[in-house]
Amino acid sequence: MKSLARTPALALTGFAVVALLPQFGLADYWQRQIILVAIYTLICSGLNLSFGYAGELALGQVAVFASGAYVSAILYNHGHTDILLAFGAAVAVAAVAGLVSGLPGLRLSKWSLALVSFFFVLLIPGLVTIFESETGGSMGLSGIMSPTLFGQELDATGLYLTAIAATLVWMLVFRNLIVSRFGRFLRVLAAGPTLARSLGGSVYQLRIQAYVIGALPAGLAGVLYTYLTGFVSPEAFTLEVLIAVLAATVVGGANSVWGAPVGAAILVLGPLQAHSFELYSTAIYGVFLLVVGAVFSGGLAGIARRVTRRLRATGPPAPPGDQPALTIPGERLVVSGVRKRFAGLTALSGVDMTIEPGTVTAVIGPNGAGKTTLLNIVSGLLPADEGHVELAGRPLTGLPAHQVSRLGVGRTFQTPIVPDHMPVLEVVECGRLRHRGIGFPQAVLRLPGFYRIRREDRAAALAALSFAGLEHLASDDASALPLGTRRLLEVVRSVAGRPNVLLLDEPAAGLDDDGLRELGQLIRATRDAGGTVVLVEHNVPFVMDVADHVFVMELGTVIAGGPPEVVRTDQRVIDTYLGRRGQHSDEVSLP
Ligand SMILES: Nc1ncnc2c1ncn2[C@@H]1O[C@H](COP(=O)(O)OP(=O)(O)OP(=O)(O)O)[C@@H](O)[C@H]1O
Repeated sequence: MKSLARTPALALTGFAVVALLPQFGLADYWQRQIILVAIYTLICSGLNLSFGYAGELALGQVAVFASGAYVSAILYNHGHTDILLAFGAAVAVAAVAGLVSGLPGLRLSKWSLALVSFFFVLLIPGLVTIFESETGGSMGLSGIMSPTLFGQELDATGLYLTAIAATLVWMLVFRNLIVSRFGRFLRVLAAGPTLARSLGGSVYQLRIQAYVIGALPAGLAGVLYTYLTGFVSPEAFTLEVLIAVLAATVVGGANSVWGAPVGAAILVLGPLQAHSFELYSTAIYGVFLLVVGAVFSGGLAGIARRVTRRLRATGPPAPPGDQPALTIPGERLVVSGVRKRFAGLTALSGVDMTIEPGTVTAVIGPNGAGKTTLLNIVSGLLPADEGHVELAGRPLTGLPAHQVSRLGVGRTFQTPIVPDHMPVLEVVECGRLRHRGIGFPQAVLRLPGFYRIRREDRAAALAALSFAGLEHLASDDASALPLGTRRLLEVVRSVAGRPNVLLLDEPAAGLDDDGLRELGQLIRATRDAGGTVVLVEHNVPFVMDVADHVFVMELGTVIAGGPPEVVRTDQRVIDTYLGRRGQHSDEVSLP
């Protein structure tokens, strides 16, 4: 928490020092270079948000940069010289350009966003020619002199200060967003859209938000560029610029807020200084990208993060103190008449189950019995062809996964999904994402609600970690933990969100005896805290040990259900598991 509070103070101090440099005789040339750093910082930071954090390869930044530059030049030529007006118009146009280039790409697939947005960069010369009367065509628009601010003409130093201020404001907005629930959702999205959905995020909405918000600073950069150079032409917005910006983003650290100014400074003060470099720029940036990608994928910011982590060597955060025992509001889950076909194959043919609150209910059956399909239908990841699912009397049928999650369904996955390089405590806090909206104004302006939600998330995550006896891992990198611990962590993440029902998809797979014992304890503790647990599992001895009720499935139907001691002696179940009727699996012999 302290380090988070320190970050804006450090940033403000850094920017204040840069802003004061002209007072100490900073030459005009260097003022222009620093404005260029600010311009590339803005463009790179937008890429950091959409590409580095959300994992969406949005290549349209240069097109948005161009739109900001042309908007301000056209406004200037129509007599509107106020730079704030130009910023406002550029941000509006950037949002529209982001939407127009992002919507079709995001609707299709991840790669189509990259292609569609890349296509927009190729379109620039064509668009400029079509609107030649306003844009000046290939000749460009020249003679754009000093802008004004509140009626006062800005000289070179005025433009310098404006560029520093605009970049600082955006960087603080960016940083506030990244440490908010929205930022956490972006990192969850990068780990996998399925995880984002199951934590209550609408993937499509998140992708659009990331892409559009990431486009905004490129619009601001366009305005600064126009007033810095006094000239706008299509030659300034080429693929080489796109590759340079990508290289700077990756070198600085795409997955970092402060990597953007570092990458931008390296670009401007390094390669762009050497005029002979231009000829080979694309090849050199390409090599740069490959080397950085292969050697230090987190960029310079990643290296700095690792070093500071090692230097600080923080212990786990303070325990939550004397807290009331954790309670989980388990509810009744009813599945009735659920059918599902995949092409010619019937995965579920009329499944009925009632799962009582405060119990552990296991669903077992041979491979292909339909267990995971059932979990996917309950959690909204798959639609049912027929039938109903209700939680506490509320229908879940037909709702998308993120809404099902918000209504109280938590789940884990056969292969645990945790975002890269995220501390365990933050991973667990992600379980709380389903509870409230993102609250942009609260996050950006740091209103009291933001801090309240932060405190609540942290307290709930610490309580869930100590509930599972994992509080000592709070500061560890979650993605580096062993498989068994990541499985436990997924359960803890769900528990932190206090779900009304918790679906566990083969949590015991690959666990050794210690792991199984810890998992069993955690599942029982979740039930004892009031939780409703549904456990899909192949490890029958484990199931018989922890479950209160067992359903046995075979070929898409429930063939038996009851307490473990009853199911164990059911002749049909014995036949299934001994292989006389169904497929035999080595893992599933009855004890
Ligand atoms: N997306 C899909 N497309 C086509 N067929 C599918 C799909 N998902 C599942 N199936 C098929 O539906 C049947 C039920 O699969 P499901 O994964 O639900 O079984 P399971 O009991 O969970 O098996 P396992 O224990 O091996 O995970 C299988 O025959 C499977 O091949």
